[in-house]
Amino acid sequence: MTTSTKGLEGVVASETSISSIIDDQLTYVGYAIDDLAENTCFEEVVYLLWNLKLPNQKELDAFKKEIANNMEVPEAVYSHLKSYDLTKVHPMAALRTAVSLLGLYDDEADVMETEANRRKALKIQAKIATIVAAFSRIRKGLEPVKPKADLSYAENFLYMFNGKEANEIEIEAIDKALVLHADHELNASTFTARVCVATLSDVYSGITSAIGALKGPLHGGANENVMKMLLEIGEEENAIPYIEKKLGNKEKVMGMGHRVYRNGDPRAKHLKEMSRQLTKITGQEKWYNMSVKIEAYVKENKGLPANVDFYSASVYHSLGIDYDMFTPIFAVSRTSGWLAHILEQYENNRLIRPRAGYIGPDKQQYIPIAQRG
Ligand SMILES: CC(=O)SCCNC(=O)CCNC(=O)[C@H](O)C(C)(C)COP(=O)(O)OP(=O)(O)OC[C@H]1O[C@@H](n2cnc3c(N)ncnc32)[C@H](O)[C@@H]1OP(=O)(O)O
Ligand SMILES: O=C([O-])CC(=O)C(=O)O
Repeated sequence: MTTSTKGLEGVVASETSISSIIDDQLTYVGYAIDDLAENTCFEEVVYLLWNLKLPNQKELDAFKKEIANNMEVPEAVYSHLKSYDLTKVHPMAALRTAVSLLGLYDDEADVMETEANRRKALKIQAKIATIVAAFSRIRKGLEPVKPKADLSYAENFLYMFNGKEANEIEIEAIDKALVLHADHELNASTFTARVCVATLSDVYSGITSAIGALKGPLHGGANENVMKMLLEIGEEENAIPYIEKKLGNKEKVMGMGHRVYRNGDPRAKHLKEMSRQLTKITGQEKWYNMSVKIEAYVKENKGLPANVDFYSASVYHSLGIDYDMFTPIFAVSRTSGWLAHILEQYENNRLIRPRAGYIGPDKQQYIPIAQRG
């Protein structure tokens, strides 16, 4: 057997038509992320990822309506979230369980026909925003807010999250963040989803496993840790000494570095600009200024660029969102990519089952338990 590549670096493990990273440029179905970030809304991108073509206005309107009409979740999801102490669990753990629970209330959960899988995709995408918003409210002792059928996805999410309709700046920021996080080739959580459903397991299982993979701090969980770090640094003048010490201790700076991008993550500049604008509006420019200093220092001293998680932290913080909700928001967006990859995997499936190079002891003599010391 050939030797393994640690972390499968550089290994092409699947083919996809959904998104690509070539020469540090990200595209969704061949459209540059910069164009999509500047011009599209989230539903347009979801349509693109699931249909491999952009919708016309009529198709987009119908799709938006269909999503909004499917956002309500079964009462059992609210009762479940109210049944345990949400202040003691990570929101990603609660989300993982709630999405799994959702599958128990879907009669089609195990129907594997293409149309049934597409209907499930729509239901999951629609409902995941409702679950995240409900979690955030219930743990604060607030009643969850039901979605409104006439709002866009970003509007509805903020409305259910805050209990009031959001302003234009907030909607634009969340919509753009959702577009930027929607898909990213064969990242760890998408790979997890594909491995899961390649056994011909169901869509809910695929999304539940993907949420588990996104939760980790080396992946989606980094955004929460970036904000924790900024809060710990506290003031701009502490930033560089703090980072020097961290690097000196061989600790990682969250939100920096990437397995694929070498010269920079093309999504980061959009979030950076949003962070600049939003922190100005809130009068909390220090989060942006601090982030800029850290980015420059880590780039110069370690050659590592900022990734998508770095500036999203100060963007979400400026919108008044608790830092442990950052990764669930990432999940709300990335669900669209996971679902696209799940549908693609089903279309041309083969079990994903690589090999492991065995490095354990060999030719061991079995000793009956009574004779073991
Ligand atoms: C949405 C996303 O998932 S984007 C990524 C989010 N994750 C983070 O921001 C966490 C911080 N970054 C990292 O841990 C890494 O850069 C990853 C996980 C993103 C990519 O990791 P890999 O390609 O596996 O690189 P790996 O972890 O092997 O690091 C290679 C070297 O760079 C160093 N390095 C990588 N990232 C960082 C970092 N953020 N801070 C400090 N050093 C780092 C490692 O310590 C290692 O150094 P060494 O060779 O001296 O031991
Ligand atoms: O692609 C990766 O490894 C991680 C990432 O940036 C993402 O999932 O958005």
